[in-house]
Amino acid sequence: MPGLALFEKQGTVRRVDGRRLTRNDLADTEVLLVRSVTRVDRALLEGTPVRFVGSATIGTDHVDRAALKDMGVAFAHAPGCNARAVAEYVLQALLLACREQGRVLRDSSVGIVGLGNVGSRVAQWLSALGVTVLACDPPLQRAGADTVVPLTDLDSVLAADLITVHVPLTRQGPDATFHLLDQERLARLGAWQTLLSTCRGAVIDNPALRERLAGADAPLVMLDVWEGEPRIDGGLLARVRLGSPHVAGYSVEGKWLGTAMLHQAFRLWRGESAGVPVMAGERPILEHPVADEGDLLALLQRVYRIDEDDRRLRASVGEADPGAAFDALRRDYPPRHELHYWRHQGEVAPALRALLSLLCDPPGAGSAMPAPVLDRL
Ligand SMILES: NC(=O)c1ccc[n+]([C@@H]2O[C@H](COP(=O)([O-])OP(=O)(O)OC[C@H]3O[C@@H](n4cnc5c(N)ncnc54)[C@H](O)[C@@H]3O)[C@@H](O)[C@H]2O)c1
Ligand SMILES: O=C(O)[C@H](O)[C@H](O)COP(=O)(O)O
Repeated sequence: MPGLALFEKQGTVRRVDGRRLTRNDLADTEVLLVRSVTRVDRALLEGTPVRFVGSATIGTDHVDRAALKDMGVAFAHAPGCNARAVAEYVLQALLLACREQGRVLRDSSVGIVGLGNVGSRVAQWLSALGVTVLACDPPLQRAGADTVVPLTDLDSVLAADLITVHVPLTRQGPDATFHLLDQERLARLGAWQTLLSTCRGAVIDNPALRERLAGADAPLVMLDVWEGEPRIDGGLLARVRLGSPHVAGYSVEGKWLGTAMLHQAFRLWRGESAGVPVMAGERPILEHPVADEGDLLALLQRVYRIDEDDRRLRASVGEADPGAAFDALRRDYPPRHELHYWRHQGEVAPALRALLSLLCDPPGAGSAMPAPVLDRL
């Protein structure tokens, strides 16, 4: 977990395998920091001295927040920490899909399911490019929230040329997203469409998707997240156009910010005032003129290539233990920077300038740093 040095000033930090963590490992632990692979619930914490749990992630479906509250354990996570990394992944994937389907992104429609931190950033970037964006988000719609693009219904969004999904995984209530894209909705997608998911595997019914991809007029599918991670369905991987091992948000900056936001929440929980420290450093120059969408894709691929993650994931399914290999790809992930890490230089076509400045200007320039969420008791 990059950024852990921040916590080393507060006490002794012990690292354990997040998939194998048990109650016994927590016998003398007051603060537990996790990532998405660790299930945190009553069974894990009961009888332990843990009083603060932090997850350096956007998603919280691995944490039973109600149980923690009931037990008097504070919980914090890091909304938005890696949203930029995911949005860069999505933009690259959409441009790759357009190239493959012989279309121009600017002249296409993109449907966004879930307009939170990631979805709204994707919507803002695509709008700056002149793309027609259709988005749905019933909780925001009911709340009458101000959104970057107008909201519509799920069926309209699923009729777009390209669809990208950014909802949390939830299993209860009117907005439950478990198998939101089920057999019936997948059946309505056509060969001219692209479906991309970077949120949580179980938002798409994976067995139904595998069947759909074997049928006629199958859409082009790109998946970063899978049901049953780390033991994913190799048959489904074989049928998707691009597959990666749940790394869309794995930027150096996103991981660091996640831990820094937890540190801020931890200090607030202790009654200390705290801000999120800014990751400082020289910004190396990245010379890359951008005349058209082909150049934009090439720019995104200069800093990160999804197809290399895809190649590594496909190679891993042949290993003796593909689940362990999936986890190893994530654990040993090569450092990948977000675009704003560099100082972009080079001529940019007028139609692409608004997008390039959103992509390449450092965060914080004119916008607030994200703040952690702390469940107060
Ligand atoms: N692949 C990765 O590396 C990676 C990285 C970051 C986040 N994620 C996942 O992506 C999800 C979205 O991230 P985010 O930062 O945008 O989260 P967010 O909480 O900021 O936004 C989620 C949005 O989805 C909306 N929503 C909830 N139920 C919905 C429904 N049924 N239909 C449509 N919209 C609905 C919410 O109202 C909210 O606006 C996270 O919950 C996390 O699981 C994955
Ligand atoms: O929700 C999130 O923030 C992401 O899914 C996160 O990047 C997942 O990475 P992990 O916590 O499994 O390392």
